[in-house]
Amino acid sequence: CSDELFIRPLSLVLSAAVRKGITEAVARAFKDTRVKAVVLCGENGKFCGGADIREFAKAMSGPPLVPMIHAIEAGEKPVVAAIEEMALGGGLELALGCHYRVAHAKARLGLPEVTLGLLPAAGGTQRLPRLTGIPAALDLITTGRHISAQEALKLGIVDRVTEGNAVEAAVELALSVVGRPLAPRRLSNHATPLPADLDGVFEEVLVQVKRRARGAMAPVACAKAVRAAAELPYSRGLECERELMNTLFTSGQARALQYCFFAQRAAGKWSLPNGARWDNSRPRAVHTAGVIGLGTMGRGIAVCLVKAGISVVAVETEEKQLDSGRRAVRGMLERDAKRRGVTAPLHMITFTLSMQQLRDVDLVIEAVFEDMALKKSVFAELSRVCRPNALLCTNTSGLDVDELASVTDRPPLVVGMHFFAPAHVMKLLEVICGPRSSPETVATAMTLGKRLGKVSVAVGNCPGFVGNRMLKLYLDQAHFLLEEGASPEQVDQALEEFGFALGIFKVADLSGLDIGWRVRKAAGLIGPDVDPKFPSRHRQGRRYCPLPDLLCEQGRLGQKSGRGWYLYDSAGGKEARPDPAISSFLQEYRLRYGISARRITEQEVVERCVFVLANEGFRILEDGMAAAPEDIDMVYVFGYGWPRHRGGPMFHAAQVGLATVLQRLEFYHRQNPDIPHLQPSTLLRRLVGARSPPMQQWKQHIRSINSQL
Ligand SMILES: CCC[C@H](O)CC(=O)SCCNC(=O)CCNC(=O)[C@H](O)C(C)(C)COP(=O)([O-])OP(=O)([O-])OC[C@H]1O[C@@H](n2cnc3c(N)ncnc32)[C@H](O)[C@@H]1OP(=O)([O-])[O-]
Repeated sequence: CSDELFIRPLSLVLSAAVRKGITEAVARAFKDTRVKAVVLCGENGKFCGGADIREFAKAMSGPPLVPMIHAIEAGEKPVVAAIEEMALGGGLELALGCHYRVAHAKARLGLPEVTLGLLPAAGGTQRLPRLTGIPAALDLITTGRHISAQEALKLGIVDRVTEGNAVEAAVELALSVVGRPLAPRRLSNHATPLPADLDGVFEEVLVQVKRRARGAMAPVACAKAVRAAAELPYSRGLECERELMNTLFTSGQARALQYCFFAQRAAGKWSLPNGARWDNSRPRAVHTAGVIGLGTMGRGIAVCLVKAGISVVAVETEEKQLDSGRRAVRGMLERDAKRRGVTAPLHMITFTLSMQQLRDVDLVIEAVFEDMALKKSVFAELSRVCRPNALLCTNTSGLDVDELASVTDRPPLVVGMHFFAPAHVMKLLEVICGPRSSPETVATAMTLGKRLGKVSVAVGNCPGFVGNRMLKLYLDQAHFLLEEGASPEQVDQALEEFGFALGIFKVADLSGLDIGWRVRKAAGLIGPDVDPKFPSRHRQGRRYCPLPDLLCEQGRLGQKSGRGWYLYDSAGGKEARPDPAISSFLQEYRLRYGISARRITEQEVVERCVFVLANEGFRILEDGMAAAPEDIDMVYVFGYGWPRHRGGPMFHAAQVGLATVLQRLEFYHRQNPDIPHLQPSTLLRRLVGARSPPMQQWKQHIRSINSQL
C-alpha cells in the first residue's frame, strides 16, 4: 500500500475468504483518500482460476461475487487487473469488472464455466459481449476455450500485453489513468455491438453446440444468456444470467462435469500396492524416444512425442512402409505447424529401417501389429539393442504386458502405454503397470503422458486392461440386441441420444470390423471347428453372436471397404447410411436360427449397453485392476466418447441409483441367462446391501483387496 496505489494479491481461486479479502480491501482503498488507483494481482504469479468449484457443493458463505465485482466497476478510482498466467472463469469476470486489464504475454484467458456444466454467472455473459461483440463472446462462452494474451488483445479483452512484469505494467497504467473519466470504462454501461444477422448468428451457434455435445444443457444456456446481452439492458440481462445459472447449478449435468474435473486430476495421483505413489516416485527425464512401427498408431505417437519436444527415432521393417510413414508423419507435423503459425520441427525425427539406431534413446514405444509372437521378438531385440537403462513400452491394446517383459533383460523397465487412435488427438493414455514394472518406470510413463497432453490413467495388467475389457461386453450387448430384433441404426440412435458422440456400430465401422475379427480368431472363437454356414450361437459356455464374423466374411469391413454395418458412398466414405441389405441379412439370420424379432425399446438399448459397462467396472475394481471408480470413468470419458456430462459409467450408475442398476441387470439376466455378464457383480450387490454408499466409499466394500495398483 502506497499513498497513491493499493495492490491486493489474490490466491488461485475466489474462495469465500478471498472474496471477503478483496471486498474489504477494495472498500478500504476506495475510502482512503491517499489511494488514487488500485491494482488487483494474483498470488504466486497467477491472477485467478475462477470461483472455488469445491464450494459449489456447500452452502454459500462469504460475500457473493456479483456485487463484489459491481462495487469495483462502480468505484470512483481506477482499478487495473494485472493478469499473470491465467484469468479464468470468475477470474476473468473479475478482470472485466476492473476498468483496465494488463496481461502477461504468456497468460491464458477464458470463461470455461460451460465445461463445468455452468455459465459465467458473475456478469461474464453480459460484460463480454458488450466488449467484444456477439460472435466472439458466443465463441468463448459456449466453447469455454482458453485464449492467449495476444488473442485477448486483438479482441479488446485486455488493454495491454507485456513481456515483462505484468504487475509493474499495471501499476504504470494505473498511475497514468488517474483522473480520467471512468464511465466509459464500465462495461455494464456499454451498448452491445450487434451483428447484422443476429438471428442467423444464434441459429448457427445452436447447431454447432448441439453437434459438439449432444444433450448438454450448459452450452445452450450460455447462448441464451449472450442473447440476453444482445436484447436486454444490462440489469435485465444479469437477471436472465442468474435464472439460467440457477437451472444449471443444481442439474445432474453440472454435478457430472464437476466430478469429471476432479476425477481427471485424481487419476494422476496413482499408487501401487508396494507403497510407490505419484508423490514419492521420481520419473526419469525423457529427451529421446524410439517408436517401432509406423502404422496408424505409431504415426500418431511419433507426432505426439515430437510436438512435446522429444527427439524421435522411428523404425519400420520395410522401405515402403517407412516411406509412407515418413510422408504421413511429416504431413501431420506440417499441418499442425501451419495451423499454429510456427515452423514444423521436422529435424526432431529420423526414420530408419535399423533397430540399431535405437541404441541411445531413453525410451522406446513399440507399436507393431497386435500379435504376441511378433511383439515378443521385437522386445527380445530391443533388449539386445537398447542401453541397459532404457525403458521399453508397449502400445498393446490388451495383450499381457508381463509376458512381454519376460522376454527382456529388464522386466522392471517394461510398462504398457496404450494410446487411442488417432494417438495425436485422443486424450487418453492407459498406463499398464505390470506386476514387475518399477515405480520409476510407472512414474516416467505417467509423467510422459502428461507432457504429451494426455490424461494418463494407471491400470492393471489383465486382458483388454480397463477400457477394452469393458468395451468387449458393451459391443456384445449391441450384437445381441441385433439378434433379438434391433437394427444398427436403432441401437446407435439410442446411444447417441444418451450422449455418445457416435453410436457403437458407427464406431465399429470407423475402426474396421476386421480388428475384432482377428482378435476373435486369435482367441479361438472362430476357426476350423466353426461351421462357416451355420456358426453356433454358443462358444466357451456362453452366448456368442457370430453376426460380425459373418459380415467380415462378406467383405464388409466398415468404412474402409465402403460397407459395414452401414453403407458408405465409397471405400473410405464418411457418411453412414442405413443399408437395406443389412436389414434383410438380419431377417434371414433370425429366420435361420428361429429367433422371433421383438420390439426393443430405447430404454433397453441404453440400459443393457450402459449398465453392463458399469457392472464390468465393479468387477475391475474387485479384481484390483483400477484403483478407483474415477479412473474407470476417465478411461471412458477420454478414450471411448462417453458423454462427459454423464460423468462416466460408474458415476452414471451412482446417479441412476445402484439399487436400480442391480434390479435392471437382474431383470435382463433373467431374460438372458446365457449372458453371464448381465449377472450383477458381487461388488454391486454388496454396495446395494450397504445402502449404496457414496463413490468414495466403494473401495471399503471390496472383500479381498487384491490391488494390482
Ligand atoms: C457465480 C459463478 C462465478 C463463475 O462464473 C463460476 C466459476 O468461476 S467456475 C470456475 C471456472 N474456472 C475453471 O474452470 C478453471 C479450472 N481450473 C483449471 O483449469 C486449472 O486448474 C488451472 C488452469 C487453473 C491450473 O492448472 P494446473 O496448473 O495444471 O493445475 P491443476 O489443474 O492440477 O490444479 C491445481 C489444483 O487446484 C485445484 N483447482 C484448480 N482450479 C480450481 C477451482 N476453480 N476450484 C477449485 N479447485 C481448483 C485443482 O483441483 C488442483 O487441486 P489438487 O488438490 O492439487 O488436485
